[in-house]
Order: sequence, then C-alpha cells, then structure tokens
Amino acid sequence: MSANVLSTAEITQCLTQIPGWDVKDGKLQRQFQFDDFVTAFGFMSSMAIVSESMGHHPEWFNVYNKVIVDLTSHDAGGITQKDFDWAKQANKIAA
Ligand SMILES: C[C@H](O)[C@H](O)[C@H]1CNC2=NC(N)=NC(=O)C2=N1
Repeated sequence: MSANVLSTAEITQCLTQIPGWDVKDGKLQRQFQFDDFVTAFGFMSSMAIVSESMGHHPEWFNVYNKVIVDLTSHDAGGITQKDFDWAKQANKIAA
C-alpha cells in the first residue's frame, strides 16, 4: 500500500523539521558534504541499511565527498511522509 502524497502546505511545514533539504523538480533534495570519500561512502552504507529496513530507497549521486540525494515516492506519485522519514534519518546519520 502506498502512502499519501503530501500537499504543498504539508511539505512546507515538514521542510522546517529537516535543515538542508528543499524541493527541487518535485523531489526532496539535499546535498551532503563530508570530510572525504570514505566518510561519504560510510553515510551511504548506513543509509542503505536504513533504506532496506524502511523499504524506501533514494536516488543519489556521489562524487568524492559529496552526496546529492533526491527523494520521491514513485508508487504514490509524489513526496510522502516516507520521504521525510528517510530525510530525518539521513540528517541524524550525517550529523
Ligand atoms: C516494493 C517496494 O517496496 C517498492 O518498490 C518501494 C521500494 N523503494 C522505494 N523507494 C522510493 N523512494 N520510492 C518508492 O516508491 C519505493 N518503492
């Protein structure tokens, strides 16, 4: 069962809870910058495990110490609470 797509007002409200994230091209996006490649890859490894347990997976791009993450819920056709739950976990792990 897919979660509900959030309204623009709900998204604006939820964005206040996750520093660094914004909506770009209809997806929740953040660019993370780490000290080096190993730290960036460690973040991706941790979030890979979180993603598996949530059944929710990112679109992401890594080059050296940067990880750009785009989140959307394909099954629901937009941004859902699941995307925000993933983003919150990512902020915790990157902190
Ligand atoms: C069956 C499985 O749960 C679905 O394909 C999940 C997997 N991970 C997913 N991840 C994301 N980001 N969006 C989805 O709609 C999605 N669907």
